[in-house]
Amino acid sequence: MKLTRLFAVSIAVLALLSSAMLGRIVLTEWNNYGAAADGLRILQLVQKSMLAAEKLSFERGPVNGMLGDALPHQALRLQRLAAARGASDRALAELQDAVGAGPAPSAAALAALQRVRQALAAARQTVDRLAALPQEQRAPAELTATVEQMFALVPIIMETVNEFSRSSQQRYPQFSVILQNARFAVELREYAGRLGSQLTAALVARRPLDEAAQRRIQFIEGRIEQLRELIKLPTNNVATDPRLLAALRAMEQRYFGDGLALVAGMVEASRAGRPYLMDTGQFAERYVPTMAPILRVRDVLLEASLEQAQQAYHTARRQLLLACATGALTLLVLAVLALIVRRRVIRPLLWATRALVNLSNGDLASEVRGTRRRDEVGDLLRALVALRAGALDKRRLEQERQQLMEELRRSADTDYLTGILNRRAFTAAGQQRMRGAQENDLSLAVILFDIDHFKSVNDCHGHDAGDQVLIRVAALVRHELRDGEILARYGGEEFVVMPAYCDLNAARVVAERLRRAIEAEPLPLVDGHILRITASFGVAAASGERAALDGLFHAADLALYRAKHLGRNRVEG
Ligand SMILES: Nc1nc2c(ncn2[C@@H]2O[C@H](COP(=O)(O)OP(=O)(O)OP(=O)(O)O)[C@@H](O)[C@H]2O)c(=O)[nH]1
Repeated sequence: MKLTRLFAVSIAVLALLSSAMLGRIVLTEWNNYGAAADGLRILQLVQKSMLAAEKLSFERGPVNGMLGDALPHQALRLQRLAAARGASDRALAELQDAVGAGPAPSAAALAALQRVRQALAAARQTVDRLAALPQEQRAPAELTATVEQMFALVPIIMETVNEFSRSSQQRYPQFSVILQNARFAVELREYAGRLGSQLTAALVARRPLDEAAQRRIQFIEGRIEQLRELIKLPTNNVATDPRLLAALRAMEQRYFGDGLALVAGMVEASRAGRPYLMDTGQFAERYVPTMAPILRVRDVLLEASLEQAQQAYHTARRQLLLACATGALTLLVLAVLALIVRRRVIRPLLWATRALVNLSNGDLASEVRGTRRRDEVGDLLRALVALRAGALDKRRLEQERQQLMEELRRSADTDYLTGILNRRAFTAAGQQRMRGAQENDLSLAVILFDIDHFKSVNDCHGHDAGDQVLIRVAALVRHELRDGEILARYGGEEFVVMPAYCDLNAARVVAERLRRAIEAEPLPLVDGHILRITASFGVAAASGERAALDGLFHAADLALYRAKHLGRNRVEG
């Protein structure tokens, strides 16, 4: 697998694993956050349910007042009743809204609310009907039934309290004791209210308590004592909360001290047959305030659990934000690291690889990139630059050597003055041709020619002028020759031509052509003189296996000698 692909796959796998892990963490935190938010909301529902239960209990007070006593205070009592009913309705409406606002309203709680509203409406109708009657027409049995109707409301609303407490305890098991104690406080307040209500009928009738009422009072007092003991049990970390300790002390003092003492005094008066010395309203005015610390205990317990739930909610929210931020940061760091590694390692390595491959292929044209880096990869790239420079130097030196050798070879084969082949090169070429002629049974000819009276050129015009003449004659003859005809300087003012494979006659024709060309060419000298020169030609040809170059030269030389002897400027052979 290629490095870039391996890197991309590794990064993708790493990103996938990290995302999965982070996603799981975020999901867990999200669930914790959801549970904490739900738990808090349910705890608020518990609180609202308990408040509704309290308001329904409170409503019994003005009802007792309305139904119990003489008319002079009627207007005030109507006012109190209306206020109590308003408070109950508001508490129930708030509870209903809160239950309905949640994501999944509890069907049981909604049903209980519905029933409590119906029962409340029915109870209020009865109360209103009885209140409209003159006091003497209010049958005691009906009064008791009405009070019972009012009592029956609280157990129904307590169903919602229990329902929400259960849900809350599922989410926050640590609150179960606190919520239980809060419920005990609500129950205690309810029984305390009932205890007061048990005296209402006797107070209205200004009669001693009947036996049934006394039994009920005893039963309720027993239940109240039980609840008192239950509430005192340790309530986890709120047990040391100074607010709770103060509320418990106030409850002990006010209700279990003053409140129960007032009831005991009434019961005692009833037993002794003494007058009660107060009507229901006066009794309520003294008794009801003693129950307030019970609700304070409930409120402190609820406050403590709400505080803890809020703390748990804030912690869960913080953890969720932290998990999200950490997740995002981790992915960001991963992406940045991947970019850095790609930029600083993978890409330069690819450059280095490409540069190495180019070097090994002899391609030195491409520059090596990224050499300004100050790290190990930079060292590697710089080393490659040095390698490339070395290779370039080597290549340049090799080229120079080749050029030099070429020049040497050329100069070894070339006559320094005329630029045509020298005798050595001509001999080599001639031998090669001779082999060709022998192998193919062809005829090979040699033309030797020598400038006539050349000495006098030197003598009359100087050696340099002689050189010029040699150069011009060589150029002229080269110009006259055709493909395959070789020209060389044989020595001094003597030249040799080897035509392509041909016999003696054809060679003589070539020689004649050259002789005429030389004869016809005026040669202007530097000093302004124009020379006319001629040359003598000796031609020889040979063929067959036994032909030899030396012999051919020798024969041509003899023919040249003859041409000189016979008067120059002629072709012999
Ligand atoms: N300028 C110049 N002269 C050369 C060179 N090589 C040989 N010579 C001269 O060529 C002349 C040859 O003279 P000779 O051999 O007497 O022949 P010639 O004067 O040409 O007379 P013939 O060949 O008999 O017609 C000599 O004076 C050499 O010094 C050269 O490279 N440059």
